Amino acid sequence: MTRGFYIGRFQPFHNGHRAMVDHIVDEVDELVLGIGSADVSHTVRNPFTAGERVMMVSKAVRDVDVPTYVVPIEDIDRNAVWVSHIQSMSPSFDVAYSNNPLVVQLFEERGIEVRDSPMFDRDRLEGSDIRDRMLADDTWTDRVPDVVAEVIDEFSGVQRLRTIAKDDVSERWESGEDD
Ligand SMILES: Nc1ncnc2c1ncn2[C@@H]1O[C@H](COP(=O)(O)OP(=O)(O)OP(=O)(O)O)[C@@H](O)[C@H]1O
Ligand SMILES: NC(=O)c1ccc[n+]([C@@H]2O[C@H](COP(=O)(O)O)[C@@H](O)[C@H]2O)c1
Repeated sequence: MTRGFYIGRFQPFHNGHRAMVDHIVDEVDELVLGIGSADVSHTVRNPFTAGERVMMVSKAVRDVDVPTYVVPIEDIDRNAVWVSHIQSMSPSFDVAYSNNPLVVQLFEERGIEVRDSPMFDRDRLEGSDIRDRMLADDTWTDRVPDVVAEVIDEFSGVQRLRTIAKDDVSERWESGEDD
């Protein structure tokens, strides 16, 4: 029995992430999906909460035919213990999947096998580009699973992103200008 682990911020979960899930489930018996930066929301780079992303991801993989668990993982200040932090929050796993160089390095230093995956249609399928399209009122819903667009609509996620970006609310808060 092999259980895989795949972490991302999923802001939002898009068709490239789904393609990576499809690639992974050919190789594993069970899959854990980590919602990274679970403690971060309401910024232009990370507009959606952990709970909102749990809904997006859970619905987007519900037809996958291996058992799949969605686990929020908060960031911590010390990279050296980040993998232990994940292990304390997640079902145990045998292999991690990532295309993120820091993530690969941290897992490998802890002796965990890491497999990468091809980038799928990366010109179109990139979170930052999809968020830019939401801001510009450009077409974006064809780049995410239908259920993800529905979830984002349910909590008025695009409206939130525009408000945050327009007023730069998160940046002013982070820089202390609102204190
Ligand atoms: N189109 C894609 N095909 C395959 N893997 C992808 C694709 N886009 C992102 N990934 C991988 O999925 C993981 C999580 O990515 P992440 O949530 O940061 O998405 P992203 O599209 O890179 O978003 P952002 O632009 O917001 O950083 C990373 O390992 C990343 O390399
Ligand atoms: N020290 C830490 O908290 C630490 C280290 C490396 C990656 N991460 C997180 O892992 C996730 C990696 O996903 P991305 O590939 O989407 O960047 C992000 O949420 C990132 O913040 C956290």
